Amino acid sequence: MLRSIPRNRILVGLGCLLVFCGILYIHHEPSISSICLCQDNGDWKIGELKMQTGVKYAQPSRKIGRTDVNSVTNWNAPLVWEGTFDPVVIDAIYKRMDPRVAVVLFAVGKYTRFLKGFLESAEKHFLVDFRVTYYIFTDNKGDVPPIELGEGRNISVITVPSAKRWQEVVLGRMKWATIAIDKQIRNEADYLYMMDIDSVFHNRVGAESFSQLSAVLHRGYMNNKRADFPYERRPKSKAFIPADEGDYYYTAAVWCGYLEDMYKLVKYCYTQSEEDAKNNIEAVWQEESHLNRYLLYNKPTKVLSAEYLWSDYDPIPADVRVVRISQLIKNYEEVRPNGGH
Ligand SMILES: CC(=O)N[C@H]1[C@@H](OP(=O)(O)OP(=O)(O)OC[C@H]2O[C@@H](n3ccc(=O)[nH]c3=O)[C@H](O)[C@@H]2O)O[C@H](CO)[C@H](O)[C@@H]1O
Ligand SMILES: [Mn+2]
Repeated sequence: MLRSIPRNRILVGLGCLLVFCGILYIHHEPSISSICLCQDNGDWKIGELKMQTGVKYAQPSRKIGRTDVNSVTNWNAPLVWEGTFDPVVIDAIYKRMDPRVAVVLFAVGKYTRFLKGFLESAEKHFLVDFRVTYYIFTDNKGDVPPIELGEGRNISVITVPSAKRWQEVVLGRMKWATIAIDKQIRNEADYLYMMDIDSVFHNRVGAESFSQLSAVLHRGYMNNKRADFPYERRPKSKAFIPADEGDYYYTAAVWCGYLEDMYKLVKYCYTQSEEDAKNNIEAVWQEESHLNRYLLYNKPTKVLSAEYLWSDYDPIPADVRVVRISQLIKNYEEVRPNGGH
């Protein structure tokens, strides 16, 4: 058949087809870029709380809830405890939003030993079915263990220098995370967690932790008077808080929020600690002190109870019904480059 059509006709036909495809492509391009626009960096917000029809869950009550703990702050933000949310409802709402979650983890020096336990337990309990990338900052790539990850979950390894003092590592987290967000993470994530590596997940940590900026009550000080919080008390430090101020004492071992809000706070801790260094002072609990000052004057939009970071050192009180993450017992002398506390 083809042979009976003159060659020049075929060529003209092919030419027309190419031009037509070209026009289609050009015409199509704006709609491709408009799809990308909705995923623009820093744009992800919790937004509308939509849920599909047919989800079965217990009816929420106007009267029955936790009475043994406070579940709302005095700036009207949720204070999250077991029993203040229904995981079925939370998941039905938030899985539709499908944010790209980044977790910043440091494992420098001997702390690489904690990676396996942390990551394996996170795969069982942390934002199951969500898209999660663990960013592992380490001075020893070779010690990052192979871990079986769920679908949509990744590990990205970032090299950082070794340190002679543990204080250098904990503060350095703010510097290296600032740089990595600028260079890489901002293009890959909508939501960010900063976490200590020396812990293990025991129960669900899910989308109930999502908000613009969420912080966790430090288990060790949740019953203290504000004057006894271990805030930085020396006015010379940028992290200074006077004795008669304060809401809660938050841990720096778990905090999370929208990518850009977290970036602002991580960078704040970094630049404030640099200022301190210029003035020959280091805040009493390093980045945790700067974090606490920031959160006193820029209230978190959600407070997570100490369920979100307990410790194997401490007995569990009755009002902590679920331990979600627990810090491991560790030999500070042995694991840190310059020994103890
Ligand atoms: C529960 C809690 O409130 N934890 C905080 C507390 O101490 P912690 O005693 O929990 O501090 P830590 O020894 O776990 O150090 C914090 C984190 O830094 C990393 N790391 C540290 C040292 C090192 O040599 N290599 C390394 O990778 C690692 O991810 C570790 O989990 O105080 C620290 C600052 O003083 C941080 O504010 C921690 O978040
Ligand atoms: Mn720790």
